[in-house]
Amino acid sequence: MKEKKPLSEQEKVIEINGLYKSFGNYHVLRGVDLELYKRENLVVLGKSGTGKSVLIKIVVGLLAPDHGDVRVLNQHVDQITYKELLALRLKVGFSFQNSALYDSMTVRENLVFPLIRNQKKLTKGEITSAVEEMLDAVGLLHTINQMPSELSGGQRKRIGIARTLILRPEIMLYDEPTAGLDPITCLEINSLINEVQERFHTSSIIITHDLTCAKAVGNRVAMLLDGKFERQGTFEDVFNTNDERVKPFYDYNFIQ
Ligand SMILES: Nc1ncnc2c1ncn2[C@@H]1O[C@H](COP(=O)(O)OP(=O)(O)OP(=O)(O)O)[C@@H](O)[C@H]1O
Repeated sequence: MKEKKPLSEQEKVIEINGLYKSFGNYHVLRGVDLELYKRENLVVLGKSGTGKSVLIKIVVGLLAPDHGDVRVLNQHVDQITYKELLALRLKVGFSFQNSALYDSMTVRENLVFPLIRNQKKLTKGEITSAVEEMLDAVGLLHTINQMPSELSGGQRKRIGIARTLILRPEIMLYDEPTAGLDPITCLEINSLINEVQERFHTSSIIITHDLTCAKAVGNRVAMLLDGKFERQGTFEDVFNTNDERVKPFYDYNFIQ
């Protein structure tokens, strides 16, 4: 599989400098510096419990940093008003690991719900075309009247992505998008993440333990080690090392 290359785009949509976060005596983030450039896919890797979710929660203002500067779309997330934070969150789509669909609603209703909650001025016709366009984009228009329980795990992931995308976020955050899926479906989700980048011009952070996914979707890769991103760059840059904290990731994913 061909590795993606970094983009030449230099406009930053997320900029994190010197970020620290502790819970009691447990120092999770210890000097995180990270940038997400416009239209790039950045893969974030790291062992379980290293603080990837904590980092994402700080980015969307669900947790406050202890120290450091966190700018998202040129706004300091810990210095803006709650109203500004809510407006900012609409520009940052979060695709949950478990897809987080409403089981009692059809696929159509799952997509209509965020639209009417957040964009109250749309007409019925506009809502219908937005829902159909987004389902078509993820290749699942034919499931529009089905219930989530009637869909496969891969289809639920796609609907979850469509539901996040329907608000047209500038930034997408994918939390372990291929977790629990078979290899073929993983490849389909990887393609979808790349299609979303191309078609909707999103900038994305993809948290994953799946290095095939990392290689397929990431323009850059950043590995969280001991509370900071010590290794960042292309897939090759990050894994071309004998660092014993890094090698097992590679060896486990690509049996040598
Ligand atoms: N609100 C909180 N209060 C106390 N400790 C917390 C809180 N949130 C996270 N932690 C701790 O911070 C550490 C990092 O958690 P986090 O969920 O960010 O890990 P992760 O890298 O996302 O792991 P995984 O890959 O398993 O999802 C964990 O030890 C967790 O217990």
